Amino acid sequence: MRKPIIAGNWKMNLTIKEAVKFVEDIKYEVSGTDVESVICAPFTFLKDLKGAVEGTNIKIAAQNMHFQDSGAFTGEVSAPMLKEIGIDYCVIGHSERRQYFAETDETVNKKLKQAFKYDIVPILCVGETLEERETGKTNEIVKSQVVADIAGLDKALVSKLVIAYEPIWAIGTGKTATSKQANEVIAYIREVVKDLYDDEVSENIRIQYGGSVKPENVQEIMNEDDIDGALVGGASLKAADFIKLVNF
Ligand SMILES: O=C[C@H](O)COP(=O)(O)O
Repeated sequence: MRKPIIAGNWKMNLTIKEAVKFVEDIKYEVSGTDVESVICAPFTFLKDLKGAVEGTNIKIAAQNMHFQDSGAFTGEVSAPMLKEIGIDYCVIGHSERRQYFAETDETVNKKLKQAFKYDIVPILCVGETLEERETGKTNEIVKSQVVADIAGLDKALVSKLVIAYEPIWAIGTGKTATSKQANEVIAYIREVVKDLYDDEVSENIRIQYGGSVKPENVQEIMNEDDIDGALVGGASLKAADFIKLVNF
């Protein structure tokens, strides 16, 4: 049985003060469920947020990390630095990183390996553009991303991985893939994982949907068999909405 996982990806929003208040506002409201709550926050918030969630079951994630332990990489943050403050998860390969910061499947693959080396669970993002969907290439694109991104990872690690299927055309646009469309692609990703590994891994791996998820549509999305959670951007910025998302 896969534990549902709702992750709020704050992107480059809020302040430390607002972030800590957010945790204060949600902590009792999200703790009574069997849903895992994750907050993906900017680097400068992480230490304060780790303190704020102490004693709760809320997990804190970074939104990116470098694939080397240390070195001359100005402006970057490493996995051991994140581990030093007890970070549990890290978003890797978000489409905004791929689009604006030239991330490739090759760097994403290195980052996944690096995260697992430090016992940080990656939330791997994959998804197609509108043009790719309209030309019927969704499965092909998503498969090529998944295959390249998890190459060389052994089955024990892939079982722990979280994948977020985020069609790029549905991110921040208000256009949600229908729950059926999302489930079809997510079921297909599960098949890809099964072909690469085995039934057990494909049954264990958690796969989220992301793209304009909000309190009004989360339940319909979560009702789908293959969807194990949501990676939520805009609608995760208000505590009241996040509480509704986790208690879908
Ligand atoms: O990481 C989250 C996704 O990019 C979705 O963002 P959104 O919920 O604002 O569409």
